[in-house]
Amino acid sequence: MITIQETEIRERGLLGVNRARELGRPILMSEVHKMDTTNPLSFFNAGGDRYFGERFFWKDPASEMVLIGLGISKQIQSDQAADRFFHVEKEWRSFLKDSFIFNQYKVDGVGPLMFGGFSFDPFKEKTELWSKFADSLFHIPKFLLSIVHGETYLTTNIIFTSNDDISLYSKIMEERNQLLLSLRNQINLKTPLINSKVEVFPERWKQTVEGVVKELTKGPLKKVVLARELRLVFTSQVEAEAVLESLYQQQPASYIFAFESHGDCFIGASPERLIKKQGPEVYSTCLAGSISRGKTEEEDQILGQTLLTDQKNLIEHGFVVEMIKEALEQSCEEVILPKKPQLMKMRDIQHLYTPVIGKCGPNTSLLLLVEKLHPTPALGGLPQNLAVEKIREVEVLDRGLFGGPLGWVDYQQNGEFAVAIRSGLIQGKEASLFAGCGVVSDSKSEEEYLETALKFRPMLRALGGK
Ligand SMILES: C=C(O[C@H]1C=CC=C(C(=O)O)[C@@H]1O)C(=O)O
Ligand SMILES: [Mg+2]
Repeated sequence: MITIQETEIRERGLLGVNRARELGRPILMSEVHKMDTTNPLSFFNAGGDRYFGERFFWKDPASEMVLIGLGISKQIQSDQAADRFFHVEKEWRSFLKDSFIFNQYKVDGVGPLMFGGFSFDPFKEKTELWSKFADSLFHIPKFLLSIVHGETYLTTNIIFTSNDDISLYSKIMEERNQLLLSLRNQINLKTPLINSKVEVFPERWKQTVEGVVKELTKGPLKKVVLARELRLVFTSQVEAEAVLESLYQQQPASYIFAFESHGDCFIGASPERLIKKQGPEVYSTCLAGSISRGKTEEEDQILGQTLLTDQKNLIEHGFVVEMIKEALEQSCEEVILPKKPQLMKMRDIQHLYTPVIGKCGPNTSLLLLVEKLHPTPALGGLPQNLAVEKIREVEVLDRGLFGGPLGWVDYQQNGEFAVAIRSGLIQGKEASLFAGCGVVSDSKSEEEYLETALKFRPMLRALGGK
């Protein structure tokens, strides 16, 4: 429970109401309180009744930043394809204008923050699959729990309109107290049994890979990432809580995310950072080139060494390094990266990995960097435009948010985006899982098919499948 003096309740209510009336538009009031340690999953679960469909969850691989949002105090959304990054940024900044922010803590990820993402390709024809998510969709939560370097903060966001009176403030305080009283560790979280599991047109997908390989040998295309879908039907409704809990336990070294919209939930455990911005420093990741994990330590090492020296995978990886380096050099004074890739070992798969650090000017916009990078050749291809056009033309899958940038931006304009892979879309009793792979001129369709099968595994396991 957070206790607030009666006079303060009146004062803050008055402040919000007066400014909203004065300016004739909605005004944000945001306040941050330090909290005792709280289990992040229990916070997400506590929102299950009242905020179902309006929750998000985020954890970075180092667990330095865990964010859980409940309720929607404001939504930024658009299906406008052109300039979408710019428009979201503009709306975010204008929403923050003239707001009251009571935050004495100088840490990223607390206070007003928007969470959400961008679809992979807003120009791709839409299907029913992603009808619950706009091409650009961000939520500013009502309540945000931030666990930053082990310290826990609760942000409460209130929107005052000119029609509100000062009782709005006390109503939200009451709602917050009820929420805090309802925190509990849910027990017996279980996913229902899988009734059917269908790969969507696997033979056709392999043929598409073969067709693209032929084109790659002729140029100018050098790489195209092709993705496919696995559709699952369960015996009863799949609860996001249960899947999240499994991903949290099973994939500690990944970004764990869940994003609800109108009853559907986009969820996953991605190893891939697109970009993180912390003041003038930016961090990105080149991740491409894959091989399975070994059954024994020895076999695992041999597989890792094979990957580090495999020409096809090195080329596939090199395209990503080339593009990310170039994109960041356009906005940063300095870009630092190692000459050779390292290995990133996840539970089911190992990748070639090159970390990138950049130093930018103080006013560099995070969303502008996202725009410059997305899609990197780890999800699109090279050259970027031609590859995305090719995907639009030949891929059966409606990727929606899969492979897009997903993450958060705080009111100081710091934040982080992951590439939303190793993910799935939960829709009641059904779920779609997505996986892609980088196709280069040396690719073999059967091998790429098996690589995508490996990439389904994290989500499949979390959903109780094999
Ligand atoms: C497109 C995916 O992975 C990308 C990231 C790492 C390795 C990749 C690869 O080796 O093909 C992909 O570029 C996916 O997981 O769906
Ligand atoms: Mg690959």
